[in-house]
Amino acid sequence: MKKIVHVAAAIITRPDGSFLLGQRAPETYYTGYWEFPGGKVEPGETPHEALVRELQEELGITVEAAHPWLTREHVYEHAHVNLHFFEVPRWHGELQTHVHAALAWQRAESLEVGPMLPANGPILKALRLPRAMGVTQAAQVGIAPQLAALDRALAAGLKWVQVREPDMPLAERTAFMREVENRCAAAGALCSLNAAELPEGFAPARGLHLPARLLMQCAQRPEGEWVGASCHTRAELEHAATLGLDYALLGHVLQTPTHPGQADLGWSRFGELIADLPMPVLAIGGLRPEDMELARSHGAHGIAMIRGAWN
Ligand SMILES: Nc1nc2c([nH]c(=O)n2[C@@H]2O[C@H](COP(=O)(O)OP(=O)(O)OP(=O)(O)O)[C@@H](O)[C@H]2O)c(=O)[nH]1
Repeated sequence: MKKIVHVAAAIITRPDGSFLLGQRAPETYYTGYWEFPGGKVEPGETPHEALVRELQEELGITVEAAHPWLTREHVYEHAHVNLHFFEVPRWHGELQTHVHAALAWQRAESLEVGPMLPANGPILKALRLPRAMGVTQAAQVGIAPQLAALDRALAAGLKWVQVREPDMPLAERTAFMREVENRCAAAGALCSLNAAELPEGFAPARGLHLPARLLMQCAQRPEGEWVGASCHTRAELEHAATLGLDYALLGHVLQTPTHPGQADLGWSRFGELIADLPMPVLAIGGLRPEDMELARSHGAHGIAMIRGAWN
């Protein structure tokens, strides 16, 4: 078996959502392929330290903030790599091309350069996943007020909705799910339907969301463009990773009236539980839009909100 080589790689982002890619120079493996800037972790370094050093060496920039995001393994013919991806939202300095043949700012949904290094396909898919999920609560607030709140949130830019309505009667649920799917599609937003609540024969258009109980019963990834799961423990997160799911939700991070009596994880435990997973994890539980940055600084891809999404 090949020795595992640890690599730190950076998703250097701009406020408009684009990120930086570099084209590999001649006389390296995979010449001409595109990658996220970064490189090998040297003995005695943490991946974070390696990232800061590599970005200074390769691009001449100084990192101001780097948050752990995903860790993925890939076996190449030349190496078995363990890639530690960080998000770098803040840095300063003039970008220079010290090792790459070219640099390009790109967007995951409309990549203009290629080919990417083979290990990076799932990374590009993960970068297409929106950062904020709104979870419906129509059984509590009423169907019409929920749909009105959905329209307002979609108009304000929400790009991901989970229909979660365990208390809604089946007869109303089918029509409600279709309605939310249609409104999301019209707004270019992803709609995920909760797998425990699907009426007989109802197939989600794009997104399927597994509650933890169903996740643990799955031996393979259910079909669907976007499949994710709710998790509360490391074992559940690892099972979601083994199935190759696209994302997980982990909570409850803060106290929330929707799940009274359950202990909250807090941010530092949240960060420990999601360390080194290969898929994005969103924080859930008592969160509001203003918690986004704090969540991401603890390694979250983003946040899922029930009440917080609709006000
Ligand atoms: N920097 C970076 N490396 C990546 C990415 N994806 C990916 O599979 N890798 C792999 O991780 C390793 C990065 O190591 P590196 O950049 O320090 O080394 P290298 O292969 O250029 O050559 P070297 O041995 O001369 O340093 C390579 O095997 C590369 O193929 C990525 O997005 N960014």
